[in-house]
Amino acid sequence: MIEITGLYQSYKDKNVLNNINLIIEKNEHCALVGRNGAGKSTLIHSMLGLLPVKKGSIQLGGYSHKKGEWKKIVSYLPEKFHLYPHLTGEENMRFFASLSSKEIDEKKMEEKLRLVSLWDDRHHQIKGYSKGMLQRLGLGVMLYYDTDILILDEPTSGLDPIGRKEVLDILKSLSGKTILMSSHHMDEIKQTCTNVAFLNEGTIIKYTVDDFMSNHLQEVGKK
Ligand SMILES: Nc1ncnc2c1ncn2[C@@H]1O[C@H](COP(=O)(O)OP(=O)(O)OP(=O)(O)O)[C@@H](O)[C@H]1O
Repeated sequence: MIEITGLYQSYKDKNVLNNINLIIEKNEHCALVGRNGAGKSTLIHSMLGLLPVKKGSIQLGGYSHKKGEWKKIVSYLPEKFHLYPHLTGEENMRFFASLSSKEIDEKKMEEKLRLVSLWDDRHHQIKGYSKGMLQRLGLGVMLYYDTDILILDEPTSGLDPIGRKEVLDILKSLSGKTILMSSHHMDEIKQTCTNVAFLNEGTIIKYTVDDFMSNHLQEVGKK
C-alpha cells in the first residue's frame, strides 16, 4: 500500500504539489496522469526520496519515507535509465542484480529474462538491442529486485506500437504487485490499470479508470 498525506512540494517559490492525499491499495495498479508540468515527476521523486519532503508524510508498504526500510520493497524504472552498451543483456542484468545482493539468483535471472522475452538474446551486446528490447531489459532488472511496489515513469515512452504492446503485456501479466505508473497514453492505462490518480493544479483526485475515461478526459486535454 502507498499512502501519501498532506504532501507539499515546491521549487524555490514555485509551489508544485499542494496538499496531496493519495492511497493506493496493496496490489492495485494505478496510473498517474496529468498535463505536462503538472508535477508527476515531482511527486514520484518525492516518494523516492530524490527530493526532500518538507511537509507531509509518505508511507510505502507501511514504512515511512523518513526511514530507509522502504527501499527494500520499492523499485523504480525511470523514463531514461543507464545500461552498459558493451555488455550483453545478461551481463547488464547480472551487474544490476549484484547491486542488491551478493549472490546472484541464477534461477530468478533466467525467469525474468524469459518473462521479458530476452532469454534468446541474452548473450548479445545491448548496443544492438532495439529501444523496446532495452526497455524490456530495464523492466527485467526491476522485476529481478522482486519488490512489492513498482513505480514506473512513462514505461512505453518512445516505443513503437509493437514495443509498446510487448511492455504492456508484461505489465498486465504482473500480479501481486502494487504499481504506480505515470503515463500520457489512455489506451495503455485502460489496459493495465484499474484506477487513475489525476494530478491537477497541485492536488490529486482518484477515479476508477472507467469513470475517468467517461467523464474527465477533457481535463487532461484528451477530448
Ligand atoms: N528542478 C526544478 N527546478 C525548478 N522547477 C522545476 C524543477 N523541476 C520541475 N520544475 C517545474 O515544476 C513543475 C512540475 O514539473 P514536473 O517535471 O514534476 O511535471 P511533470 O508532470 O512530470 O511533467 P511532464 O509530463 O512534462 O514530464 C513544472 O512547472 C516544472 O517546470
